[in-house]
Amino acid sequence: MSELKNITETILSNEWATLKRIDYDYKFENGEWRRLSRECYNRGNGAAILLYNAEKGTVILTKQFRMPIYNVNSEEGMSIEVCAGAIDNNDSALETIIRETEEEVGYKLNDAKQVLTAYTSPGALTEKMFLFIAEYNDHMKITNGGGLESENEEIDVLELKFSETLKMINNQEIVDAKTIMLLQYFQINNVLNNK
Ligand SMILES: Nc1nc2c(ncn2[C@@H]2O[C@H](COP(=O)(O)OP(=O)(O)O[C@H]3O[C@H](CO)[C@@H](O)[C@H](O)[C@@H]3O)[C@@H](O)[C@H]2O)c(=O)[nH]1
Ligand SMILES: [Mg+2]
Repeated sequence: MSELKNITETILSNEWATLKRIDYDYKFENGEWRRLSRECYNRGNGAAILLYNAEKGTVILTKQFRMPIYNVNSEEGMSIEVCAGAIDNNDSALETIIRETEEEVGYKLNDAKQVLTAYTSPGALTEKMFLFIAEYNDHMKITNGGGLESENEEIDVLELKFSETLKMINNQEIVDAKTIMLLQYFQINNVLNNK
């Protein structure tokens, strides 16, 4: 671990989430100390899930408008992603993903398996993401999903062939990192073929 001292934190924005500037003295390997500054955006941690049906060879994804993407590339504003949500203070990652699965895609889960953990953008975000997988079937579908109207969510639910989603990564229709990670986890571990 590098040596650090004189760490100060300045809150630059504290609305929906917190953006801080952190100034600190950092000791380089050659022994030189330099004062550095980094901005860190904290909106908590997140959980995401890839739902799959081994018999049908399908997975459930979502499609929704994402302002941060639209802001830099208006043609990519609609984002195809695994079901995901922010983890509230007192909830576990598993509780979060079971709740989000019902809210966003309408399936009732009892359990899910955590397979990966990833910092999503360590240079800028504090966010750690817990990535899950679970099987779904038509009997578990209890609502249409779509997200919470009270949170102004408008989420399309997509049921796609797994093989189709791999093509969508290659042609850049799917460009969300957590979604690519989970789909490639399935590919590497042969999750759908081994069932
Ligand atoms: N007013 C306001 N509302 C916001 C803001 N940011 C998010 N929200 C609201 O909070 C909801 C959050 O929905 P979740 O389903 O909990 O989170 P998410 O947006 O899907 O994010 C998930 O994926 C992200 C990465 O792609 C993760 O960053 C995040 O942790 C989570 O896993 C959004 O639908 C929106 O209504 C904001 O800046 N202002
Ligand atoms: Mg969400």
